Amino acid sequence: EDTPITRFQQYLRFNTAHPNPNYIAPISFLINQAQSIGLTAKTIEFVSGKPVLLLTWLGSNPNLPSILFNSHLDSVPAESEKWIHPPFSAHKTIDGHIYARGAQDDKCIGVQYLESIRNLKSRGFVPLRTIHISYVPEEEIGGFDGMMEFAASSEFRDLNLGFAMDEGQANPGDEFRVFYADRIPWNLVIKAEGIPGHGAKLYDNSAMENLMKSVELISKFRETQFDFVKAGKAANSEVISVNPVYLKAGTPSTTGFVMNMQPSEAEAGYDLRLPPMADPDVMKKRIAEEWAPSIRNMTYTIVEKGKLRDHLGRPIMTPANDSNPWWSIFKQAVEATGKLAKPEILASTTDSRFIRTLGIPVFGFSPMTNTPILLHDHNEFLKDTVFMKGIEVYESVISALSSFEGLSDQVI
Ligand code: MET
Ligand SMILES: [Zn+2]
Ligand SMILES: [Zn+2]
Repeated sequence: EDTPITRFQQYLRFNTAHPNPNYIAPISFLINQAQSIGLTAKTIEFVSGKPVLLLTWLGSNPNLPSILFNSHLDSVPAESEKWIHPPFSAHKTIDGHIYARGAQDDKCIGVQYLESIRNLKSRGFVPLRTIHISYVPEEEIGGFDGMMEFAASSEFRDLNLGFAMDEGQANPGDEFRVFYADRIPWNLVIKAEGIPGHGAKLYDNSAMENLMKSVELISKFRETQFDFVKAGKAANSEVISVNPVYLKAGTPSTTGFVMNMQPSEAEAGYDLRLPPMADPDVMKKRIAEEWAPSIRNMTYTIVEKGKLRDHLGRPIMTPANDSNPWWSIFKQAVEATGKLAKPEILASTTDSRFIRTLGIPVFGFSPMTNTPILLHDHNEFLKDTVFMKGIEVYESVISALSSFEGLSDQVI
């Protein structure tokens, strides 16, 4: 059997999970698919072993700025034994749930782009603008060897993009969600040093005590942010999130840890996400003065995994209103097939930040309604009917965007 669903399952069966994603096999699968529908394919290795695949459907007026549909090849790891079906089996249940790591994030859109083009071509549709589809590596570990390199390349500049689309997120409700900005991740590591001592001794200024004070302060801050969300004053993606992701301390022994020593060093790692309008300097001041103050023998490092502001100091976001003609076209195209939710900031982070930074408008969109949000979770799945509906949505979106003639007084 060779159907859109079986092709989706085939793509899901490649083990593209970090830390050793297989990029070769899915790329050769995608190239085969592309050739079967008459798209040209080009593989570019900006970083050795980390290929970018670019597919192209030439428009009837290739001088107009083109449009790009992006997705990433890689996936986050999966704890196999905690899944009800193996994460790279793409098992389909009787009621149509297809289980796989990547089913929602984001192999669905990677295949839907192709299936919708297959259908448009079979109906004789001819795009006015050139359409590109990119498949990039390394998104889940920051995109630095993937989209960041691609976006900085002459190959990317030569695409002459007017507009791009990238992944979004599922909705348990019945509206399609669309995202006009991403939150930006900071990796924060705080370290405490202190006086070591006997496990039985009560004293001030141990590393653990110094670290725990900070952990409590950070939890309080997290709570105040979360309270805004719980009170309905802000969306999850509009506040600053800070979540502990690791703790490291103790004196190792052959059986685990030495229990009667208080260690001289302790550290904690946090995933922080800042919405584009957040003030980075205020955050840095809080970290330096409250969360990792030198007066409590603490140090810290912040790794910023993206920019909050453009070169003019404005928060990086794509206008999702009538001032942006791409918005109007996108909105109408989606609404021809279903309901569109109010545009949102994405709580997580995608490669679209590298494209927005160049001043190119990007919307995040993964057409999944009535679907629980399972990205990075166990038992990630997508229902066959939802997947098929997504193809129909992209037919509408791709045909509308690629037919946009532009405004007479502007080159868009
Ligand atoms: C750290 S860059 C983004 C990686 C991934 N998409 C996330 O949101 O966590
Ligand atoms: Zn993703
Ligand atoms: Zn992800």
